[in-house]
Amino acid sequence: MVQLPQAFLLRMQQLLGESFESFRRSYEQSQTHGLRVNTLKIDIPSFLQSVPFSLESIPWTKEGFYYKEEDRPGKHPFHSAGLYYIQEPSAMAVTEVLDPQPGEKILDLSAAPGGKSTHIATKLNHQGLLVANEIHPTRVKALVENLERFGAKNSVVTNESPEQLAKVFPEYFDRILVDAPCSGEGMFRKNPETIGEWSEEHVQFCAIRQKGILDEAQKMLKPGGILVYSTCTFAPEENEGTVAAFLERYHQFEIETIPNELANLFAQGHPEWINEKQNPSITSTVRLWPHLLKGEGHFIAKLRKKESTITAKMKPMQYKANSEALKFYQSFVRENLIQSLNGTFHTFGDHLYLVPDNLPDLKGIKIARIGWHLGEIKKNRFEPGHALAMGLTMKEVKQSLDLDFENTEKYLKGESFFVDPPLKGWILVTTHGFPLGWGKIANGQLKNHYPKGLRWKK
Ligand SMILES: C[S@@+](CC[C@H](N)C(=O)[O-])C[C@H]1O[C@@H](n2cnc3c(N)ncnc32)[C@H](O)[C@@H]1O
Repeated sequence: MVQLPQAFLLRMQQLLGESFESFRRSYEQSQTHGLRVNTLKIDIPSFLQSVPFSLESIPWTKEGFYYKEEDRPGKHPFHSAGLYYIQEPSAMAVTEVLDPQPGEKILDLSAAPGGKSTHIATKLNHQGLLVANEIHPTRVKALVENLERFGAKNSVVTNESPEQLAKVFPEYFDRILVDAPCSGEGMFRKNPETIGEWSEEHVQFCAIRQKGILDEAQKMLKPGGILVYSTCTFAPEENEGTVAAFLERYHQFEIETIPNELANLFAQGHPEWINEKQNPSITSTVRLWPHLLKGEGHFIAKLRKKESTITAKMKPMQYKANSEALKFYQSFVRENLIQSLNGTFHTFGDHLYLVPDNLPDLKGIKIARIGWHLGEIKKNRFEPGHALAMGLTMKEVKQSLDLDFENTEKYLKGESFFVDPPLKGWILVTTHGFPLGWGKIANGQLKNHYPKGLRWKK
């Protein structure tokens, strides 16, 4: 059993009273494991038929399943093919509450490594826009990789502070998720190393930081839009407290009731824990407790913006695509794809992208990815990017090669190998029909183009 800080246990005892013992005992159990199916690539019945794992449905997410630790789905080629995301089960509830609709513009403001962003991308089903932002430059890399692995073509990944982002997206989004940095009390079973970072001062520090993030987030939401605030901690200061203080600062917002079929699966928020008598609507926020359901724990609040809070003036983006780059790309398309890809093309240096429409001018914003990265012009040729492979299907390319188990492992480890059929040139490499990446065949040998940073250890 994990050793919990005494001060944390005391706080929880005061809050939970009679149910404290059952909460404390939940730490004697091992953590729960979940995966979420990428319905952009496979439907759920086909997924269940294809995988060798023993899965059990997660009640609040139809794409979500508990798996057994010994299944090790992170080590399966289907993970590399982007068929699922490994995600703590209670975290899956957040996107369900956000409820993104195809065609909407969604912001995930603190998004790395991309658990909620990949979930949002599946709900958008390639229609609309996801802006996934992460403030930390190293963490943003995993966010890009996960969205690319998922084949999420309509997403823009930025590496900014909420303040900077708010300057270019005034009242722009239909829905915003603030999955806030928090004291992580709900992560103690999953990542016991975080226990040492816990202190009452850290809880207070997190609450102040959350206030600043929400102040910026609200500027980017359209009137009528939805703001979801979530944490993976139990501390009332960071949950009901942060939400109540936000509602006091912004009367243009109100708490939105979460539909019963979802809310009934969870516990209610506690206005009395923050002495909040004026705002009984805080009971419409939800808490996921490790002693009441199979998950590590979360807090979720859904808010609606009733009226505008700022004067919105947005400068539209000027799209530009270098004609030389397009020429090389089109010649690649003629040789390798069944038909050309539709959309708005944009070049950044030697890189070509298909980008979502109606973006604002992103001048001054650090962009890690803008839309679907198609590839790069190298020595007067178009070299297809890994993201292109991950967003295509076998039916869209002229040549593909489905690898057996042995060659799949070799490919994912970055090895080159000889192939039987007399193929030549760019090949979409697949496992069970699902793209893993590119290879280029010359003289019967497949040159491996699986990105170095993603390769399995030999
Ligand atoms: C709970 S994690 C996000 C998890 C992510 N939503 C997911 O589902 O995979 C919170 C994130 O907030 C980021 N963060 C830290 N300080 C921040 C700030 N001042 N503004 C915005 N994000 C911040 C952290 O780097 C971290 O990646």
